[in-house]
Amino acid sequence: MEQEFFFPPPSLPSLHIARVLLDNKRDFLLDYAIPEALEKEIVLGTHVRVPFKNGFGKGIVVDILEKQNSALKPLLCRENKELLVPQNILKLCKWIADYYCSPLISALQAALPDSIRATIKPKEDLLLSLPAHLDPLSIQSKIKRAKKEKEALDFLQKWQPAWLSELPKKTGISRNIWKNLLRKGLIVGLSQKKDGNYFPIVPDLSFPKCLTKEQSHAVRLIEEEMHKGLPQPILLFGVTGSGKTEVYMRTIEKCLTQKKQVLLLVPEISLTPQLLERIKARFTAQGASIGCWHSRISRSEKATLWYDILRGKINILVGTRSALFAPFPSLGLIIVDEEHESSFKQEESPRYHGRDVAVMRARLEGALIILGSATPSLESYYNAMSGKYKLIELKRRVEERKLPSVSIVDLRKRKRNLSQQEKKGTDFYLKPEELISDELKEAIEKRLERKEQIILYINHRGYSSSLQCSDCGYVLPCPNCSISLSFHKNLGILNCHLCNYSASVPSFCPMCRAVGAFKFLGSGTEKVEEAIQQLFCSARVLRMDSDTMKKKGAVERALRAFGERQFDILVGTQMVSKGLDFPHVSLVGIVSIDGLLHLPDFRASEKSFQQLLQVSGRSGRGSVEGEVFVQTRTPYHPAIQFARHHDYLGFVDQELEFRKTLFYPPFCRAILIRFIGSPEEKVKFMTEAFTKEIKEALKDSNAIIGEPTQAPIAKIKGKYHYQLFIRCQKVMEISQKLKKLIFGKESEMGINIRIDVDPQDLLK
Ligand SMILES: Nc1ncnc2c1ncn2[C@@H]1O[C@H](COP(=O)(O)OP(=O)(O)OP(=O)(O)O)[C@@H](O)[C@H]1O
Ligand SMILES: [Zn+2]
Repeated sequence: MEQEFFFPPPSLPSLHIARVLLDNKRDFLLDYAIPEALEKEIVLGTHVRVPFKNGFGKGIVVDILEKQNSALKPLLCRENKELLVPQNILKLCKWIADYYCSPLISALQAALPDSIRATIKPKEDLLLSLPAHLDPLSIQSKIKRAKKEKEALDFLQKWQPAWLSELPKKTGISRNIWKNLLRKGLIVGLSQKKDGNYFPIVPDLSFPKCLTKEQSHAVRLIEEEMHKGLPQPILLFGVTGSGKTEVYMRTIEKCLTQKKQVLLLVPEISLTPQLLERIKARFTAQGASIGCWHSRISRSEKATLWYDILRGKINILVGTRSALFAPFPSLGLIIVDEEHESSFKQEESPRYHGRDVAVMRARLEGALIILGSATPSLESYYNAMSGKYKLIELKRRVEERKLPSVSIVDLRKRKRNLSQQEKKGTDFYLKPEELISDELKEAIEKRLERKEQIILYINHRGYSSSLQCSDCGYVLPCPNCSISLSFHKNLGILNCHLCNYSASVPSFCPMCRAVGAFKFLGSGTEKVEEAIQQLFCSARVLRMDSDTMKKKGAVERALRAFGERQFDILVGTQMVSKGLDFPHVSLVGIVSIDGLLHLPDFRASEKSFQQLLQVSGRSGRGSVEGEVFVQTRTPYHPAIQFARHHDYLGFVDQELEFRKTLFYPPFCRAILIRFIGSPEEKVKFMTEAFTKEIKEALKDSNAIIGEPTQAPIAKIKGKYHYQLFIRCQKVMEISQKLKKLIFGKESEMGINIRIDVDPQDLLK
């Protein structure tokens, strides 16, 4: 990069201060005076050279303030002509720091990958494929009997193109063999930067050529909004299978023709391979370049991608929430798919909500933003009702397909004629009928006979959610957290889903010493898988949860295999509900949702309802009509009853009424303050003392401050949690006051204080 040095005479006075984030020191910001001669050149985002220790350092100007302190050293010069970070991103960081009550440095750390300032050489890799012109005979003559080489060519024929760096691990064929084939001209290698492709791109020519009436109408309305100077955010509320993706695609096309860039945010990249593949297939065929951004791409890949985006080389970026900060030169459109997903919320500082920050980014850029969902969050729906967002609806599925019929199975009515022996005993060893009701069993049988596919959902992984002594009732707890240990039968261990503590199953009850008396309470994916295999021995069952999907690319492989009908039944946690589009799935069984329904969280009902509708929505997306069975012990719960009739509006009406009466979001903003530490008495004492200070500091605001309480899960990872719940109308005002109050207090008090604005998870 071109360098430009200009050292001003040191005597000139200065008016402003530049706050600088050093390239190699990421945990603090330093202030420097801006020499008058440089006043015009130094703006937000400029890369500068500054005096540091006995020499100098380089860094980015992240804030410019009025000068107050005259003792500051002046910065030396400007480093590069190019801005490394667009100003809007720095403004966004400042907004995040203010709104989410976090230090500016944390917001910057979240936004700017540390690699963008160090000069890392982009990692090049070879993309291997078979040459189009070679005939099989000449291949034979060149490899003769080399078995490995033949194997390699066979693999490539099936999976080309593929990255050289990934092939040895994927195939067990060494790098040398691949290199040999390259030398012999039997394969070709294109030198390219990696963008996270794991599968070959097949140009998608099968996309719907005609839009439905509703889709065309939606695209037209969106286009109108796009042409406005300051477009209004759009909430695209379309039932499952209504073809929202196609609406996104057409809108993306429009945006690309205006030579602007597109950002598509998804809750989790690895869970949305279908969407990603569709985008890649559709738009690479049209000559667009597509980037993929998520937390697992390497430092050097991030650096490469950052500069490519900055220079306008990437047309479409698909990514998770941290892609929000990508440095587009001319961003025209942001799409937040599955906007209701709480995984858009970051669970460490800065605790920002990706969806809401995306709305802010769009406003700063003058870009259009579309929030899409079949089950919009109450916050977004409320914003649409109050006119803040524009509501566009897709009320019907494509091609007149019906929404699936939903039957409720009341588990309370089932006869409990288990013998004493079965209730007790270490037989893990449930009877499958305990888990799969007759109704669901029959439905599965019928669908298997017809060679249709089935998805079974349960909201817990592992075999059972706790282990209880049937003699004394003792439940084995995690030693670090106040929750029970889950049993994972495949691994033969007990595991805590909060802190990951693991232990083997004790041979006797630690409380009453009874031997062989453990009962396996609560069910998880492993138990469902086992039950299904006992009931339908010939069915091909695929289990999908974070235990089975640990390896890179595992979700892609699993979904591909299920899509190719190598399996009949897919058993999984919420992983199986995210935007999957399999036309042969005609039955969805919700084995249990009760655990989710009764969590001590004001959003429990909303989250369960969304989950029910989303999982149900995977059924009947092809030509066969779909069906859903929900097993529950609380059949009259509103979330279940409204989901049964696919009645989003009915649910929202009554839920909003409840939130309004109790003054909960979206009628207010919530702030959850957590006090974390040990021993418990100290945390409790500090919480109470600090609450008094907060009440005093906020007494002139109209915030409603609750009483300090123990958190719903009192102990997590060995630390005690207490909390204070605040509700207010104007977050900024409260945030500023809290920030002032809390700054520096933590070390004084010896505990951690965590502020969560607009909290999504009240339990952890
Ligand atoms: N106009 C159309 N004509 C025919 N098929 C269409 C049309 N639009 C979309 N489809 C098909 O309908 C299916 C469902 O579309 P899509 O996955 O976009 O639904 P969705 O609204 O995103 O659903 P969900 O919220 O459940 O993820 C896809 O297989 C898609 O190819
Ligand atoms: Zn634990």
